[in-house]
Amino acid sequence: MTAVKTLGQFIIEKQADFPYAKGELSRLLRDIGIAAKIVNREVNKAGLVDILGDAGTTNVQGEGQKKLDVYANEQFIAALRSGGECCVVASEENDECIYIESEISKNAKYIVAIDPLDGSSNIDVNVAIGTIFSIYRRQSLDGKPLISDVLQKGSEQVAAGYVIYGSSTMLVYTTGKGVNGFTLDPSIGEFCLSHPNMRIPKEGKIYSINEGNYVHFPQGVKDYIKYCQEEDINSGRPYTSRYIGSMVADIHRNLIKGGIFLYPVSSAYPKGKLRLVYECNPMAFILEQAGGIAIDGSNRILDIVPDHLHQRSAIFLGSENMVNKLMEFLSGSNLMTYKADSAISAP
Ligand SMILES: O=P(O)(O)OC[C@H]1O[C@](O)(COP(=O)(O)O)[C@@H](O)[C@@H]1O
Repeated sequence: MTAVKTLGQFIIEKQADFPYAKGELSRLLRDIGIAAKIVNREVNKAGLVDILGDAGTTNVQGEGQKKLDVYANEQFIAALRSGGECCVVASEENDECIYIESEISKNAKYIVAIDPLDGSSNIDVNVAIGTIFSIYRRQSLDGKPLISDVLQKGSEQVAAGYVIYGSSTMLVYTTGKGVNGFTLDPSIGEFCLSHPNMRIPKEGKIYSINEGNYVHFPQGVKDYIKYCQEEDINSGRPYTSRYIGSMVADIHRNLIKGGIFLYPVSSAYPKGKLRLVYECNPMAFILEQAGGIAIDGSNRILDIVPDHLHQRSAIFLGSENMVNKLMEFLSGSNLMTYKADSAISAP
């Protein structure tokens, strides 16, 4: 009988990987884990309590906020405020950054960017939704943190993760030393290590894209979708189309089974729909750490320097061979290829 390893135990154990660590990041990850459990409790009973439906407010993106969006946002911000390790929260649900100037947080050195509830179109219909978080170390030395502390490029992340509220609730995260997944055991109220050292298969048979926008996609994306749908026994095509409409759920499935997730630019979203700072960057860091690739069509997502908090980006991420095949269609020739865990290399 192997003993379960809880998230708390694992975090403390892994602290040894960072010789100079004083436990601040560990405590911050603990705080996020606690808030995730509280949100999970409301998600699980969403149909029973008055937490479904619209909150009657809109966020900075002009999107209608769901009650659960607002609730999750409040829970994560409260946990980050009371934990004392976070000095700035950048949330999808708040126009501006939240600077935490309380006594216990005055020396806090971490910035948290968060999408408190991802997949809001699925909240009211009991389909898997998630939370996405990204952690940076502040660069400015003292005084009030600067916006430049928040707008760091994704490769500067010290940790990133997501929570998926699905048939079971899982927390998956990386601190730059691989990816590990923990399943919430409601009977003991603990996230328990269930998916150690997650790796995305180099090859996959699943493509995830909202084909309802097909007519608005760039030609290279249309050609790649056609390639996925063509019959070819050797490469196992046609591939399977799977699209939940919750980024966390679509990418979690592909991380386990192999696959590619695509959200390109389109006429509705000329710069892409998904937000660079608290959706694309954390998911790209996790995928790269699991052996996958994440690009915006011409750049490595983690190399993009954000210029504003709610900046949008196109994103294509998943199994190495599938993203490289997509690149052939996007660049129209085999100019560039990507090797997982390495920078762009000209052949
Ligand atoms: O409905 P669409 O246009 O396919 O968009 C779905 C995408 O938008 C999102 O719902 C955006 O996230 P939010 O719900 O946090 O706004 C992603 O989770 C998902 O991948």
